[in-house]
Amino acid sequence: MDVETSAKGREALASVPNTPGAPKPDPIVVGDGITRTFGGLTAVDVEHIEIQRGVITALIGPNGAGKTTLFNLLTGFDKPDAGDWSFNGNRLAGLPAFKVARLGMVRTFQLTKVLSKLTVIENMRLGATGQRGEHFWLSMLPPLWRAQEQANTERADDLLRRFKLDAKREDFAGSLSGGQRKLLEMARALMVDPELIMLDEPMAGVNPALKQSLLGHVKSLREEGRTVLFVEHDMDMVRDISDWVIVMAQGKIVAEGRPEQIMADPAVIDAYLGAHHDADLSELDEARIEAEATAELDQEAKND
Ligand SMILES: Nc1ncnc2c1ncn2[C@@H]1O[C@H](COP(=O)(O)OP(=O)(O)OP(=O)(O)O)[C@@H](O)[C@H]1O
Repeated sequence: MDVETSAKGREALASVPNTPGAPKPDPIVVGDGITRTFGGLTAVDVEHIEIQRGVITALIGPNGAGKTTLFNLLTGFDKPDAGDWSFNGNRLAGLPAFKVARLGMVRTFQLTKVLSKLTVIENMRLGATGQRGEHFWLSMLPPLWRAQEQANTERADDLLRRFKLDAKREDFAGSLSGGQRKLLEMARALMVDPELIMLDEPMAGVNPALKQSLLGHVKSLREEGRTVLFVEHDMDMVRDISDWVIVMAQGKIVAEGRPEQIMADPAVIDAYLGAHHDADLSELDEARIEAEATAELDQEAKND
């Protein structure tokens, strides 16, 4: 993993067509026919998806588009109705999340899953074994880890310094701010030295002061040659750091491309706003708006 890998990855995307499910020159993830329904609702219906290695890909789309469900499926936190996908050529369908993590593909959560009653350093040590349920972690607390503990602690301390959380080392994770929890979750995910890190809404609940530092951390993951896939509603972040953008709506991939192209695509703007907002106002609309404005002004005048 090095800087060269990521520069090459971005260069390679220059020749990728802007079509949903477009093949990539060096995909780290390839998925086919992935569907997930909840009762009568089809949450995910992805015909084909490829994620290019060594770059930052943003997954965007309106609320309920199926982004988190797709994350859950790819990382073994949920099971699809149908579908097949691979990571580095290894088929993953059916593998539990902790095995997926050990293969080098980890994710963070929209609502962070740091364990609030454990300290920051304890949370980090737990990250070393991949991702399992909270009860599993608690059941294997001290005895089983001792052998690996020192190496893990050193790695954890390095990461805490990098994420500027070293001063919080002994604090309960529950006392951290929303942004610090996001940083802790990212740092914890790096304990297994993943090749692909998937971030679910890394900016949600993060105050403006921490946003810049979080952006810097995500960019540095790419500089190390890691692949980043993130779900985000914050369009400034998408524009600022992504090399490629995939758009989902109603479970499907509806567009893909470089950020500047995607942001200017009327189909994407429609998917978000659900309306042709750029259409000219009809005379009727104008008359209606004018009438409403006049009525409001009248009302204000009466209240004065
Ligand atoms: N466990 C579940 N049971 C029933 N319906 C679900 C479940 N999980 C997700 N859904 C539904 O599936 C659809 C896709 O949801 P999902 O959370 O994947 O969307 P999203 O694109 O991540 O949205 P957001 O941007 O709001 O996080 C939604 O209609 C949601 O209500």
